Amino acid sequence: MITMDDIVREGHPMLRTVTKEVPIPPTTEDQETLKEMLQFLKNSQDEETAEKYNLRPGVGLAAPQLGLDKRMLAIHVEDIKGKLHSYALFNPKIVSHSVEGGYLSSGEGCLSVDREVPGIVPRHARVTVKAYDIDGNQVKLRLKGYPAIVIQHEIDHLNGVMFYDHINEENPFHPPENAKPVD
Ligand SMILES: Cc1nc(NNC(=O)[C@H](CC2CCCC2)CN(O)CO)c(F)c(N2CCN3CCOC[C@@H]3C2)n1
Ligand code: NI
Repeated sequence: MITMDDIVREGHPMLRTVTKEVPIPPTTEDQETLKEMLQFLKNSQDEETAEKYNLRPGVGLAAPQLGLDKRMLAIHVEDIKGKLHSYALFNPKIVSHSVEGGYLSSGEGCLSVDREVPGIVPRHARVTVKAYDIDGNQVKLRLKGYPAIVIQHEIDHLNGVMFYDHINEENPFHPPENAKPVD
């Protein structure tokens, strides 16, 4: 199982790498890894398991955080209506997005960053993502709110971008013009 020991931290070169697409149809090995990434998120959100294995809670995870140069990610998060968004994706790509911006009012953190970095992280309010699912089928996801923010944070990792790269240095808490909090 994946634990915190498997997650690379700031300074590891993979966190600043534009990662490679994985072959489709996916190899059994890549399918296995992606399943383990989703399982980590579920474990991290289960109080008992998280306590037992000392897992920091997570709603998203990207393969470079495991030191893998692969465009793979998993998200497991409820939206504001309580709908569960649980996806394990290969080669995700944002194909369109809203002009309107969105952000988490409490800012963001990262399992690869062992410190608080305060500030608003401006993102798109809505995104349309094309990707391949665990079986190698093409999927198209239209996300808004919480899940939209999470998947943007994960796709950033596939491009070597960290959440704090987006924070306004002069005024970290200055919400961008056309953006509103998603939570
Ligand atoms: C927002 C949030 N971020 C948590 N952690 N950070 C992460 O997931 C990082 C990715 C997120 C940071 C901001 C956007 C994406 C991991 N990252 O670095 C991957 O690249 C949480 F854990 C969390 N929740 C709310 C839902 N709750 C349900 C019950 O279980 C606990 C869980 C806690 N919400
Ligand atoms: Ni992260």
